[in-house]
Amino acid sequence: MHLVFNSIIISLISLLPAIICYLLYISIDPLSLQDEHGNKISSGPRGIPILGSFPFLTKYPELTLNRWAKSFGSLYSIYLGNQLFMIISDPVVAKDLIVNNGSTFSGRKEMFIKSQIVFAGRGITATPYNDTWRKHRRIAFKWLNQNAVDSYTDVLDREASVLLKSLWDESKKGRLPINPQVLGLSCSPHAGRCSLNNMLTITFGTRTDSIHDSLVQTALRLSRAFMNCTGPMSNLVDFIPLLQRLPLPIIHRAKNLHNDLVETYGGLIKMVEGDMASGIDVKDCLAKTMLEIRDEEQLDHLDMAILASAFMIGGVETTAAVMQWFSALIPAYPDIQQKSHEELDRVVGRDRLPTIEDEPNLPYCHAIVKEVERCYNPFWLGTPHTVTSNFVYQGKFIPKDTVMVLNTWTMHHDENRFKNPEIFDPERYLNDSLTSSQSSNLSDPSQRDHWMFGAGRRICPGILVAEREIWLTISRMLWAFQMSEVPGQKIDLKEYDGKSGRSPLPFQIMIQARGESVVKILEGIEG
Ligand code: HEM
Repeated sequence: MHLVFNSIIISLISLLPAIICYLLYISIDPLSLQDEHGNKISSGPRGIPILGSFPFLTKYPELTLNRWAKSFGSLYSIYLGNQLFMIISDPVVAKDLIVNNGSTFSGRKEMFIKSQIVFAGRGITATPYNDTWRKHRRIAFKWLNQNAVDSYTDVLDREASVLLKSLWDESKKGRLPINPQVLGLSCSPHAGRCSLNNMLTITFGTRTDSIHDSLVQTALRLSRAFMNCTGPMSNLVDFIPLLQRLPLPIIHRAKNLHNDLVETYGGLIKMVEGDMASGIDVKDCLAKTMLEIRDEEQLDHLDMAILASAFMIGGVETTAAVMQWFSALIPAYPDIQQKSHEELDRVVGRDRLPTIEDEPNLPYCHAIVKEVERCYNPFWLGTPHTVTSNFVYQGKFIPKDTVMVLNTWTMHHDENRFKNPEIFDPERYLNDSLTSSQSSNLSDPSQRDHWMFGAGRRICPGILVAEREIWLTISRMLWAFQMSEVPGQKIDLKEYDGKSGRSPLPFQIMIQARGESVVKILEGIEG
C-alpha cells in the first residue's frame, strides 16, 4: 500500500511540469492579447505551450503559412516560442502596413543566430531601424543606385557572356549534360561564379578567372552556409532565450560562419587597403569607398567586413538562385522556348547577343523572367520586418516588436490575380512592360508583378543590379541554347534546398547551340 502511494506521488511529481504547462495553456491564451482600447490582435492557429506553432511549420514553412492564410485570412497571428509573428498574405495589407506606414514597420528583430552571431549587430540586413542602418544603407546605395549600376553594366554584360561560354565548354559543345548549380557534388558552379564575379567587382574591384579559383568555392560555401542557418522561422533558438545558453550545433555553425566571413571579406578589404597604401591604382569599388570615408563615417574594420559580406551574401546566392530555377524548369517547356526564340530571332537576330537596350523590345522574354520569379521566389518569407511602436490596423492591435512576415507564396499564388497560379505561364506578364523596381512603386499594389524583392523602406537595395544581371543571363541563355532534360531524368522542383534562400536540388540538363552563328559567338567569348 505504502509502495503504491509512493509511486503515485513520484508519477505526479514527474508530470508536474507538463501539468503546469497545460494549466497555463488553458488559462492564458497568447492570442487573446489586446490594447487598452480593447482592440485584439488578429486570430491565428493556437500552437502548443512553450514552442507555439513552431512544430507545425514543417520543412517548407511557406506551405504551412499558405494553408493557415486560407483559414485565418490576410493578416493572422502565430507564436513561435515567445515571439509574436503576424503573417501578411495580401498585397493591399502589405502596402498599407509596410509601405504606407514605413516609419513604424521597418524594424528588424535582432535574431540570435543571424543578427547577433553571424552579423554581430553590424551591416544592413539585420540591423534595427536606426541611424546606423541609415548610414550603412546610404553607403551601400552609392554602389547600387541607377547611375552606379549604369557605370558597371559592362561588367554584368561580360560576366553573362562568360557564363554562356563556361556552360558551352562544360557541356563539351552540347555533348554532355551539365549542372549549373551553385554548390554540390558533381556540379560546376558557373551560375554562382557569374553572380560572384559581379559582386566581387562591385565590392572589391576584383574577379575570379575560373571556377577552380579557391575563392569561388569559399565564397559560395559561405553564402550557402548563411542560407542554411538563417531562415526567418527555422531556428527555435531565436525564440527561446533559454536555449541560447546551450552548446547547440547551430550556434557553433553560426560562430564559425561569422569568423569565416570576417576572415574572407575582411581579408579582401585589407588587401585593398594595402594596395591603396602602396600607391597602387585601385579600381573604384565599395571597399575603396568605405576606406576613403571610414573616419568621417566612423566605420571600424568589423563594420566594413560585415557591410561587404552583406553584398557578397545578398548579391550572390540570390541572383544565382533565380538563374538556377530558370535552368531547372525551362527544359520542360520547349514550346515556351520556341516562342522566345522566335521573338529573339526577329528582334536581335543570331549575329549578336541580346543586351539591356533590347529588353523593352522583347516582351515575351521579359515575361519569362517575371514568371520564373513569381513561381520560384528564392525568398518565400523574405526578411521579416518588425513593428517599432504599437499600431492598430482595421481594428486589430499590432503590438510593438511583432515580427511581420510577407507571405509571398500565398501572394504569388492568388487565384484572383494569377489564373491557374500553379501553371508556369509567361503570357500572364505579356502586357507588363515595367521593371520590378518600377512595379514596386505602383499605386495599386495588387498590380505589382511580384514581391520577391520585399517592400517598403527596406526593400532590396540591390534590385536594380539584380534585375539587370538576371535579364542579361536569362535572355542570353534563351538566345544561345535549346535546353532540354536529360532523357530519363525528369527534374523535380517540388523538393528544394536552403532555409532562407531556396534553390533547386541538384539536376542536370542538356544544352544545344542554336546554329553555327551562335557557336561562332560562343567560341569568341573570352573567359
Ligand atoms: C534575385 C536577387 C535578389 C533577391 C530575390 C533579393 C531579395 C531581398 C529581400 C526579400 C530583401 C528583404 C527586403 C525587405 O526587408 O523587405 C533583401 C534585402 C537586401 N538585399 Fe537583396 N535580393 C537580391 C539581390 C540583391 C543584390 C544583388 C544585392 C547587392 C548588394 C542585395 C543586397 C541586399 C541588402 C544589403 C539587403 C538588406 C536591406 C535592408 O535591410 O535595408 N540583394 N533582398
